[in-house]
Amino acid sequence: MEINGDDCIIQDASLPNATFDGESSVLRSSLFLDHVGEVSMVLNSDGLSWKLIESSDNDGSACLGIKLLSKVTTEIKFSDVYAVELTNYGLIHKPNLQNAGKRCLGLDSHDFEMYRFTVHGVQRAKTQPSLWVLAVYTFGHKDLQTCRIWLNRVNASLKMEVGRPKNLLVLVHPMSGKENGCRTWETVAPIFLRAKVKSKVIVTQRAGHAFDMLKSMTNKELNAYDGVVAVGGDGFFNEILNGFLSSRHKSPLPPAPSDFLHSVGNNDNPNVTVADTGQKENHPLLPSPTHTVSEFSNFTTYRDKDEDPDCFIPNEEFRFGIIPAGSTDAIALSTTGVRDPITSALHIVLGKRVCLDIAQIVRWRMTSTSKVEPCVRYAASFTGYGFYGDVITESEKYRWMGPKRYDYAGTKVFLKHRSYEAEIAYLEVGPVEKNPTPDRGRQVGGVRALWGKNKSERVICRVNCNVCNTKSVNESMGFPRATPYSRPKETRWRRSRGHFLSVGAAIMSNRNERAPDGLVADAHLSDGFLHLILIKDCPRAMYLWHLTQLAKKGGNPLNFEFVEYHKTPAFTFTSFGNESVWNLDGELFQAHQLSAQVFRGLVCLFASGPEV
Ligand SMILES: Nc1ncnc2c1ncn2[C@@H]1O[C@H](COP(=O)(O)OP(=O)(O)OP(=O)(O)O)[C@@H](O)[C@H]1O
Repeated sequence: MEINGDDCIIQDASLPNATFDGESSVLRSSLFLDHVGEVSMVLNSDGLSWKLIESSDNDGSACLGIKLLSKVTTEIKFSDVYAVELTNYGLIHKPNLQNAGKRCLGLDSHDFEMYRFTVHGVQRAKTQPSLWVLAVYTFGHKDLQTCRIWLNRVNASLKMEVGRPKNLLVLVHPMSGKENGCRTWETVAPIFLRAKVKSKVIVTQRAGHAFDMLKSMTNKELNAYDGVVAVGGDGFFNEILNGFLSSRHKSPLPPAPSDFLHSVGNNDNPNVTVADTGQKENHPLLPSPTHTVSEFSNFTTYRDKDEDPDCFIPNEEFRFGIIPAGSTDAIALSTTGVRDPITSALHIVLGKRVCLDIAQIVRWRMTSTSKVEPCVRYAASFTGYGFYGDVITESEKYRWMGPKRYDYAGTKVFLKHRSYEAEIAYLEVGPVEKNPTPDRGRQVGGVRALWGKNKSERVICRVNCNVCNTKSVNESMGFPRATPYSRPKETRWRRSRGHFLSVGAAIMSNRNERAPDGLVADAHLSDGFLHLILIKDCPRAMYLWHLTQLAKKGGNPLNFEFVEYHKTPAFTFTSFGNESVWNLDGELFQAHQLSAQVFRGLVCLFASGPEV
């Protein structure tokens, strides 16, 4: 037997059951598959497949004249395999159905002892394709060398799978959700071990620990990892995201609400179009001299903190991961389709990749020297004011209740039925194209304008999403993907002033257990839009109706007179009178004047989108 380098196996005449065809790289053997029987196994370029070898021994699956049919898997693709390992010499069990048959006849089964190797992979649950379950196939052979050949060949094929992480920084929030962050990590850690992914695990000691760590790490230190994994909820991921971006993301800020109001003046009708921003010279939103911002149509890059022009963060492979352990886990649900730590761990070790839009939220405050000072935050899933902020504020008082605190706080806030006076200005992209097919959508504001208040108009984000994969205007011009919106001629600002129960901007669908389709069912992970939802003051019964539509699968929560829905790349907000607070991915943020803009696909996640 000869092993060429690491992996290449040359056929050995002493191994009659392992044949290797050098040209087509096909390896064939007779092996015993645990609980199935003797199989003829083939390794080819994209995976393993096996066929049960018909023999009198393998055909014993009948009981009292009733044929017991076995419906077993007969193949697995390498893209679904995350590990292979030699298992100790031990038992290979006879087929389950055969055993059942023999038990049925009062006979004992006869299992064999032999050398074994185990292939670890992924299977989609039959009832819910987004739910990934562990698939384990143990093969046996009387000869150890045959098992080694298979092991090496499968390993060699796995090495060719691109984008799989080798080294991760794992941050665990021990108090997340029902205080089970550590237990959640212990559940999934064996998957990382088997996949030979090195994980440096840090359990956070306090709120802000992960933020400080990410912020203070140099790019060199970060580049040692293929990504950072958060074991926790949306708030914890938000902390990590902000720690990462706060010192690295260099970008012109969006316009402040005061810039906007000053330049367009007061308009009698609050809902009218107020300005056309097509021409740079006449740009009414150019920041005032008090802002330390540059022209906001510039493109953005990740620049090394130490300003090394050759070192950009993230590197091509750098991604974030989330293992859900929180109270809501909307980001995990919206990016994998389920709220399941095993599924998320498998997305990570298999090196899945999806880009996420990130909202840059800026609070503007007047300093004692009458300068307007910006305070920048980032959000990945949602930002909301009014009802959404009040629920988070109220729920913080009842943390001891665990995830149930949101229902309790939500009911209390609903009964108070408070509305807030505010003015929102949003950048309109248009003209709106109704019911477009994904391939024919217009490029507007960097992305196509696809949206619908009604179910029939929705284009849902899923694996290999057409909307998310469309190139933006910026990308077609050769700029990086993570750029702020471009300003095609058709864009203009509109505004809405009044009393609002809530002002919300969804960055992704935000599926969660209370809103199965999400807050905005057809928001996409990477469409370059903020989905702005303004809920104007209305009778409590009507608001309840809206909320019940949100809570219903297939509901129509946006189709109400008092609901305004705008897809926009940027908006500004000013409150008057009584103030609420903003909710940023579940974290509190106090702001009376605020601006937001979206960066399309700014960060990448180890996920592939929901298989819905
Ligand atoms: N060790 C720690 N002790 C206390 N708080 C922490 C710790 N580590 C992180 N935090 C903070 O706890 C807050 C909530 O975390 P997380 O989002 O994981 O839980 P959650 O609120 O239960 O879940 P969700 O956001 O999904 O509703 C975050 O702001 C996070 O920064």
